[in-house]
Amino acid sequence: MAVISQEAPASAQRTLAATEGPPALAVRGLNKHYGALHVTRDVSLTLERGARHAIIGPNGAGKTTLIHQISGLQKSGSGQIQLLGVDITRFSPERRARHGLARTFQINALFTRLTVMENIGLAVSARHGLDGSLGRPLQSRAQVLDDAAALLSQLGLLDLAERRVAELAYGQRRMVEIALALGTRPRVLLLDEPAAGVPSDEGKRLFDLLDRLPEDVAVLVIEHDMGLVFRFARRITVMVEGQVLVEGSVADIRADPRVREVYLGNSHRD
Ligand SMILES: Nc1ncnc2c1ncn2[C@@H]1O[C@H](COP(=O)(O)OP(=O)(O)OP(=O)(O)O)[C@@H](O)[C@H]1O
Repeated sequence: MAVISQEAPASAQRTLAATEGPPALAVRGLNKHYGALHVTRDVSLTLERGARHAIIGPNGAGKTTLIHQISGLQKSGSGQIQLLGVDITRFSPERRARHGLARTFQINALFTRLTVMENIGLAVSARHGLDGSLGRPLQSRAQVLDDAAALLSQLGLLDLAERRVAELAYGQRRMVEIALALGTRPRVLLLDEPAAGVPSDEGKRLFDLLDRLPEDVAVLVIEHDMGLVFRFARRITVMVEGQVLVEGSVADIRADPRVREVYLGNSHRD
């Protein structure tokens, strides 16, 4: 349940990423209907390069639908999506991914009988245009392993490299999913409740990991746990009933009476 706490954001001192050129992601006037249900209503959202952005809002506000629209899993009724200045509104999910958009996969996207290194190697292979066949040059295979090891090291997951995914704790799997998404070297990473079902200390580790991602990766995360949101985000968008209620800095959102109103009666506290 959502809690508005007063914990200081860990990202407060972080240097701003370069913001030259078009934003990492620009969403303009997105709409989605499911039958008579108008689920996202004229939603606009901008992620600067290197953004650490969270979407919050009550259940059913349309947050997941918005992520599906951005990643291309759901078609939009109207509106436009630009990725680094390229109009991707009509691109397939795969083409969006090739242009630098990644989202975390569901847990069953991991090959549980393979090791962490093998899983990440597959994602890196895809980026290199390799298909996993035995005919590929040894040099390319070495490059894939080097890149996969570098990624795991960067994320502090190298200790898990030789462990089979099936042996990992749930929170560790969620971190491997993030590593998998990063294997394609995205410029925008979308995450839908990455810490859901993860014990609280592992959830904090996971968000610290997101916090440490390279500054050229913009991160958009849906999260219900306000403690995690406030640790991580520089900007927050609040969605209610399919619409953007307000967007602002952590301080803005904490102070906004409309946001307090939304959470009042849940587990709001001063
Ligand atoms: N495929 C679908 N068909 C019909 N209605 C849907 C579909 N997917 C979502 N909805 C409805 O759209 C609304 C928004 O759902 P969505 O999952 O986007 O909200 P959310 O903000 O992510 O909620 P939560 O925080 O509970 O995950 C809800 O009323 C939901 O029941």
